[in-house]
Amino acid sequence: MEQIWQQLRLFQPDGWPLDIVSAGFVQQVNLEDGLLTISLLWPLASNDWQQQLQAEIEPRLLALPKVQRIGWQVRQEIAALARATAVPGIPGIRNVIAVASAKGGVGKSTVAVNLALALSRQGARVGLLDADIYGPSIPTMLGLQTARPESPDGKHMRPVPASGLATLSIGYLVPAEESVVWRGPMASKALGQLLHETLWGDLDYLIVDMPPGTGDIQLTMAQQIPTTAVVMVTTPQDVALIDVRKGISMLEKVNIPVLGIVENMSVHVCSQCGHEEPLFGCGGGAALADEFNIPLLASLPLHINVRRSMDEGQPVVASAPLSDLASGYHRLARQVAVRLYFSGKTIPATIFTAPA
Ligand SMILES: Nc1ncnc2c1ncn2[C@@H]1O[C@H](COP(=O)(O)OP(=O)(O)OP(=O)(O)O)[C@@H](O)[C@H]1O
Repeated sequence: MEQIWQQLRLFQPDGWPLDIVSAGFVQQVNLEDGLLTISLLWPLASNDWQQQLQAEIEPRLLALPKVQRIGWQVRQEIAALARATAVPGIPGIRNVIAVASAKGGVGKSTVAVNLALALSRQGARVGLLDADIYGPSIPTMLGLQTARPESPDGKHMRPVPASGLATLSIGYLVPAEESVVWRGPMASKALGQLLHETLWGDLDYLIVDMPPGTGDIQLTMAQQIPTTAVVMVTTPQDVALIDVRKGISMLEKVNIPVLGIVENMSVHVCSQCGHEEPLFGCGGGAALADEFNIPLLASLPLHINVRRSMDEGQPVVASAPLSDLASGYHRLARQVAVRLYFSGKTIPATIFTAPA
């Protein structure tokens, strides 16, 4: 038996602080008549790792004496993690990940949409809330410009389904010209309604696309959301990084933890020849991550197909899930899932019950 545990302990993918046994994911191991049964409980979005584990470890286990066959018993039950702030949680929602940026136009919504889709492909139940009240772009990015959420009781909204996600955006409810002139209290009220008057159901992760910037409105809104952690998106330019520093300090002051940084548009990849050029400079995200001791979760390239796919309402993770461009978002989703799980304390999950 010890040899079996030894082999399992070798599994510690990139970004994991512990191996799979020390992390407590292996619940039971049993060897009987040549059949080795391994029971696993995954508390984080893990489809890729399940495959990787089997591909890497199975041949080694089969090489051990007396092991003839392997039976995997796998359960994925994503843990709810403690929130850093005292804002009460939303029934049924286990983890809220806010995607923020200190500046507009750095690709925050693009990252939010593709991150949500990538987490869903890892087997998680995922929602996407467009809280970018002043520039809701998620309906366009999902090809849902004419969608309207239904209301079963005249009080609550049902999220609009899109490629397996439960989505909601102010853009489904009011024309863009209207919300863009809202003052802070209006924007906060609208966010409160989107969060609390929606029948989200049971979700493992709710991704919230925040309005860009580090002003009072953004801060009030960030404090209003029962955030588990924030993912900060930036481009590698110095001017963008100066603002990100402000954003991180602002969130730290109100005790909202920054899970990591995503450097978007890090290199330009030519769609004709594949040549790579760092249009906005390079290494900025990594330097910032070092400075604040926060992980750099991903560096995503600037590529015309990302822009095109978003304009067409066909995000790459949904329309070309096996492409190189999508693989960057899959890597990001794995890093978000693992760092979130290992950075927090597990709390009991609440179950969603529909209002009477
Ligand atoms: N990696 C990328 N490669 C190419 N184009 C990109 C990339 N990321 C984002 N874009 C494009 O850049 C534009 C801005 O992106 P997006 O709307 O996601 O940014 P944002 O930070 O959410 O903006 P806002 O401040 O308006 O909310 C969009 O046209 C989008 O398609």
